[in-house]
Amino acid sequence: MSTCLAELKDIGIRFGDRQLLSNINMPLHRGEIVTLIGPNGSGKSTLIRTLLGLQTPTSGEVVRHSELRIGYMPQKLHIDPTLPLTVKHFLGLVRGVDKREIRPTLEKIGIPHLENSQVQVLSGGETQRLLLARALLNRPNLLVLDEPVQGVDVNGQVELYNLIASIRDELNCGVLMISHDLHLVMAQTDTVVCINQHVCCSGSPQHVKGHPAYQALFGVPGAAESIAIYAHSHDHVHDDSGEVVEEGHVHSASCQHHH
Ligand SMILES: Nc1ncnc2c1ncn2[C@@H]1O[C@H](COP(=O)(O)OP(=O)(O)OP(=O)(O)O)[C@@H](O)[C@H]1O
Repeated sequence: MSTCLAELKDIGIRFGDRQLLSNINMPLHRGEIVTLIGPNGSGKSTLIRTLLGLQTPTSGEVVRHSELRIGYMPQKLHIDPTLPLTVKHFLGLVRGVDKREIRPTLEKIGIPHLENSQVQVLSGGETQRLLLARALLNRPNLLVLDEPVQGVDVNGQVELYNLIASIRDELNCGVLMISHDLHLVMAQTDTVVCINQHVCCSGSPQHVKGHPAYQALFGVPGAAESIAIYAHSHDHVHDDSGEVVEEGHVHSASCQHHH
């Protein structure tokens, strides 16, 4: 069994009268990519903040391995747009950073040519790579990524997920990330944890995709395609089973009569 880097144990979080999260159990291992999925406002970021020690849980505890080193990638980069700041200087601001690591890290992330660019002019995808580079600078063994593909187009999202998986392979680090699209991230995820107040279901992406609790929250896979069939311009109609029949000959499944 690979090293357990950190574990959320029976975490509960209450804000005033509102119980946001209950009984969350989540171990994070070296070499494993865990994707957290859940509706808006379900507490994904709050759970990540709890792991980082920025949010105190109302109940339960976070157990951390003595050698745990977290590299954190926040949802967004907040920088004063009037402040001149190059990529190199931005990364140099990381506390305790060895500046010789900056260039190789940019190379690993695929943006060495942006070293002297202003951070404010970077595209969505470049900004996400910069944040990923920053998370990697202190040689983490656990990467925590809050919506790493935000603001990136679909092809760019696939590339970023592939990059995250190759970083995991190279460093054998653990990865915890939030995603809004299980299908895009499926190939690169070992374990999915679906939360909505509590852990609704968890396991392999295939298992979670087929789980009724996941489907109740995110819809049944393929439903969108079947809606598309009914949205096209009709010169025919469908019976209850979806078969095409001539117009005027539609009967419900319970219809008993014959022609
Ligand atoms: N310190 C706080 N005090 C009160 N309520 C809070 C606090 N922090 C978060 N919340 C509330 O908890 C809920 C969960 O927020 P959180 O950002 O964790 O959700 P999320 O699952 O990450 O959402 P999204 O998918 O929209 O990013 C929100 O309704 C938020 O307003």
